[in-house]
Amino acid sequence: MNSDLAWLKEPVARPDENAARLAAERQAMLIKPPGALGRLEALAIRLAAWQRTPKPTADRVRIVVFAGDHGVTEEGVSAFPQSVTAAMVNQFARGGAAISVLARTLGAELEVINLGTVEETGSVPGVLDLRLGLGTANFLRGPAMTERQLAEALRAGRDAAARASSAGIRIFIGGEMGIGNTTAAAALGAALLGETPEALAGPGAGLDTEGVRRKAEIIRRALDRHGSYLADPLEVLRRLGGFEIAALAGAFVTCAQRGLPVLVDGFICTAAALAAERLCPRVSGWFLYAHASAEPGHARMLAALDGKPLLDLGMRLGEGSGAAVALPLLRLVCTLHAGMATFEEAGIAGKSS
Ligand SMILES: Cc1cc2ncn([C@H]3O[C@H](COP(=O)(O)O)[C@@H](O)[C@H]3O)c2cc1C
Ligand SMILES: O=C(O)c1cccnc1
Repeated sequence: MNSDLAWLKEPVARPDENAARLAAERQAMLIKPPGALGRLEALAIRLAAWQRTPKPTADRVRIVVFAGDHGVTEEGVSAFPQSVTAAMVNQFARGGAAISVLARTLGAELEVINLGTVEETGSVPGVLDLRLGLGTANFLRGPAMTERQLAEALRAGRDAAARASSAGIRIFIGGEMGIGNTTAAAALGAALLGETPEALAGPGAGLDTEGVRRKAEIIRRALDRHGSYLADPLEVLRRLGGFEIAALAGAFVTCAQRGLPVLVDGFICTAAALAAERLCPRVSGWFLYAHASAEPGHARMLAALDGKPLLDLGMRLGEGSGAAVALPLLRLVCTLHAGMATFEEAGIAGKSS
C-alpha cells in the first residue's frame, strides 16, 4: 500500500464496555417496564459505549457535505445535468438546500467541501475549496481517479473527521452532492458485494425504467472493463468511486479510529461506509444507519454491513438529509436516558418478579 495511505490501517477505537454496563444498569432502573422503549434502549447503551460515558448526548453534531462531479455523467446516467452539482454547493452555503435548513433547525454545524466540480464555486463564502480536478474521469474509459486524487480525497475526509473530533463533536454526519453519484455508488456496491448491476442500480435523482436499465448496462460494461483490478477495495474506490465518496470513506475510517460515532445517511453514504469497512475492517462498529433509502439497492448494502436503519420514510435525497432527520431521535434517546426518574427516585414499586 502507498505510504500516503498507511493511516487507513491504524487501529479502530474500542467502545467503552464499562460505560455500556452502567448505561444498561440505568435503563433497568428507569420508571418503565424493562425493554418498553424498544430499540431506543439499546441505542442509549451503544451511544454510552461510544461516547465513553453512562449518560451520552447528541447535542454537538457536525454535518460535512463533500461535493464532486462525475465523468460518467456523459453516459446519460442521471436525470439531471452536471451543472446542478456546483449550483447546489452554492445553495448549501447560501442556506436554501434541504441540508442547510435541517442543519439550521437542528443547531448542527454544517461544513461544505468542494472536491471537484466542473463549475467554479470558489467565490462562495463558507465553501472549503479543495478541488482535485474538474470532476472524476468517466469510469467507462479508465479509472475515475488517479492514485494521487484518491489519496487526496481520502485525506480530505480524514482531515474533516479529525477536525470534528478535535472540536468535541459527539456525532458525525457525512453528506454528499454529485450528479451521477448513485451510478458510482451502485458500481462500488456491485463490485464490493459481487452483486449484479441490476441489483444495485436505481432511479437516483429520477431516471425512468428505461434510464435505470441503461444505467445498469453502463455499470456492467465498467465492471467488465476494470475486471480483476476490482479484487482490491482501494482499486474499486479509485476506479469506480468519486471524490466525495472517497472522502466520505476516509472520514468514516477516521471517525472509527478516533472513536467518533457516525450517523450514516442513505445509499451513497452507505456505499462509502461499505468501502470504509473493506479498507479498514471493523470500522462499521462505529456506524449507525439513519434511514432506509428509497433507492432499491440500499437494502443489499445495509445487509452486508448488518445495518438496521432507524427510519424508513421513502427519502432519496442525499446531502446527509436522512441522517439529519434521524438526529432528533438520537437526541430523544439521550434525554430520555438521562432525564427519566428511577423507580427508587420516584418511589414506585419495581417489577414483582
Ligand atoms: C436538485 C438536486 C439536489 C440534490 N441534492 C442531492 N441530490 C442527490 O442526487 C444526486 C445523485 O443522483 P443521480 O446519480 O441520479 O444524479 C446526488 O447529487 C445526490 O446527493 C440532488 C439531486 C438534485 C437534482
Ligand atoms: O439515498 C441516497 O443517498 C440518494 C438516493 C438518490 C439520490 N441521491 C441520494
